[in-house]
Amino acid sequence: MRKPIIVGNWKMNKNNAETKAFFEAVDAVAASENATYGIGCPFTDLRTAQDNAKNLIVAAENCHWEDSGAFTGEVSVPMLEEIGIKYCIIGHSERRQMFGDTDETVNKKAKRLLKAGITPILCIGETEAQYDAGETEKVIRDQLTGSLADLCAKCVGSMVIAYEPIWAIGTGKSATKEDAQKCCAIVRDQVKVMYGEEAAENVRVQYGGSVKPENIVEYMACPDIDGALIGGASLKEASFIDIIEKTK
Ligand SMILES: O=C(CO)COP(=O)(O)O
Repeated sequence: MRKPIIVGNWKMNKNNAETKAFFEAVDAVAASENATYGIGCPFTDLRTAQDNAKNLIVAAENCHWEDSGAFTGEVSVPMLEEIGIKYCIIGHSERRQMFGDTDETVNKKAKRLLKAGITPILCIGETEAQYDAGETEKVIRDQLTGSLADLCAKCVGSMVIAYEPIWAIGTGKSATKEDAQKCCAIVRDQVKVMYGEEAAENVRVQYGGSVKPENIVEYMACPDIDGALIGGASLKEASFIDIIEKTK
């Protein structure tokens, strides 16, 4: 049985004081046997988040694949490990579109995180033009082929994969539950093609893109959707609490 996992992605938002206030308001509500709740936050907030989290899991939003060296502005996996981080978002479409992340570099990040026992939350998803051209399935399979190359089946089974159609991110134009289910099933099938039945059964697949309290329940009812990656609606304490209460 896959345990649902719902994670907020704050992106480049919130300072330390805001992080502390958020965790003080939300952490106790996130206690649940049935689901995992968490927040991905900027590097500068990670320690504050960790210090104030008993129930919420804390995720970094990126990492570098090398352990140290001349990589100005980057943060390594051992640095995340040292402060107890257990999850890390990789390959978010904003990083792919604006900061040059590719399936190849995302794959290197996944390998290094898995070696450290940190769970990658791997993001994939098509652009609006690809959606309109009917290329969604091909894009999903291609991105997974590259991003999940040369891993072990058990490792892949332990991962979280977030299907986030780019046209649904921050637009309020969320995918229909039928489309989201169909694409999350394609994600699971591609894991099966690459790593077999058990990895496909175990991998947790999230939907992301304009998820909010009003639509979370219908996504979570879909058989291949095990959670959500949530941007805007994770920034306000009240809406994230609402999401938690509707899904615990
Ligand atoms: O990018 C996202 C999560 O990673 C989704 O963002 P929104 O929930 O704001 O659409």
